Amino acid sequence: MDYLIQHTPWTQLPRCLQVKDLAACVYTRDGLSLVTTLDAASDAAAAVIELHKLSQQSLFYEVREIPGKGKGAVATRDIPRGTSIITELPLLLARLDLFGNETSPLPHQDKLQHLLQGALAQLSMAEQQAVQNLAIFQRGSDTSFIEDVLRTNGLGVNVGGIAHTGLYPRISRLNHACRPNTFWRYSPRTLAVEFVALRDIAAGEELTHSYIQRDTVEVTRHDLLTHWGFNCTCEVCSSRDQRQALDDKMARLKAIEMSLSSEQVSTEDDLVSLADEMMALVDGDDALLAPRGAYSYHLVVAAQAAWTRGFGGLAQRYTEQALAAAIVYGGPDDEHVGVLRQVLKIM
Ligand SMILES: C[S@@+](CC[C@H](N)C(=O)[O-])C[C@H]1O[C@@H](n2cnc3c(N)ncnc32)[C@H](O)[C@@H]1O
Repeated sequence: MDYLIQHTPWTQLPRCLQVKDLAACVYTRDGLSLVTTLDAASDAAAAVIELHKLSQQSLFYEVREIPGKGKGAVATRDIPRGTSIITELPLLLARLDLFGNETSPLPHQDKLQHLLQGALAQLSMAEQQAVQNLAIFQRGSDTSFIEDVLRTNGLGVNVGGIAHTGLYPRISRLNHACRPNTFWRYSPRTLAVEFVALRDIAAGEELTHSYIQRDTVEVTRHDLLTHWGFNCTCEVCSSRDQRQALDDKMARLKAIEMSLSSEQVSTEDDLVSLADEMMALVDGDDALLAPRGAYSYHLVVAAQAAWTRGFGGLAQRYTEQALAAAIVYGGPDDEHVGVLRQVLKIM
């Protein structure tokens, strides 16, 4: 054990099982358990070695009972737009492709449960208690408590470039809204998730984020019900007019993206006018249209359209704007930030 502590970042012997074609192990150290493969664990190790106490109670909100939603986070003071509300490190990370999908559990479900339960058991009693207290939407008899907790509360993050689900217990208290007032960004370097105010928030308002990445209102409602177990009652889901208006905007956005990648647009003026319309569509407060990252993504779409038509100056301007947006919405460690910096260098 001494050798392990001196020569690896892990304080417990990794315990491994073959799941599908992957050798998946439980790696644990100082308040973090990972269920993953060696490549992702090696990448996380760098972050784990640097683990500093980033996770602290936020001074900006308190957790309260919210009628019809279980617990939720309520602002205790006015929070200006752009304020960093809370930064938290994960307690548990698990590689996503080890999981089955919601309708067809895996044949090796028992192995996954064994690994997840091992990962939980290797945390301290206080940490295990924090996990036990989280909300849980029970799916059925095939999944264990810890898998259901992960599915109800996990955030999608990349470890070593591989998709994982991460459990961040404090942040887990934020409920969903279709027009949320916060967004989150993730650092693959520190594994931390940071929540930021998307607009000015008044004391007493509930803090929310969007659980869904851009999709139609019907798909969103279906996913919220089947994955998180609740009926979406926000104004977009409830009002037929708002639903229709949002779906129309979504359809227009897709049509603009198609036009920008087709031969139809040939002059610089036409391209700028379409790109302006596209950016106005994703600049509203509808999270279904503009989840985090959407601003940067759409500016890249505009930049690519300009570049392929030989409008170099315009392409550079959109790429610079895309980089600025990627830093705001993804954070400085976001993978797209590095890519966009490289693109600008060779432009
Ligand atoms: C990540 S947790 C959010 C915090 C949770 N309310 C709690 O008590 O810890 C997700 C669960 O919260 C509830 N929830 C989240 N957003 C909701 C909403 N807009 N309306 C109703 N319930 C919601 C659902 O039960 C969902 O499965």
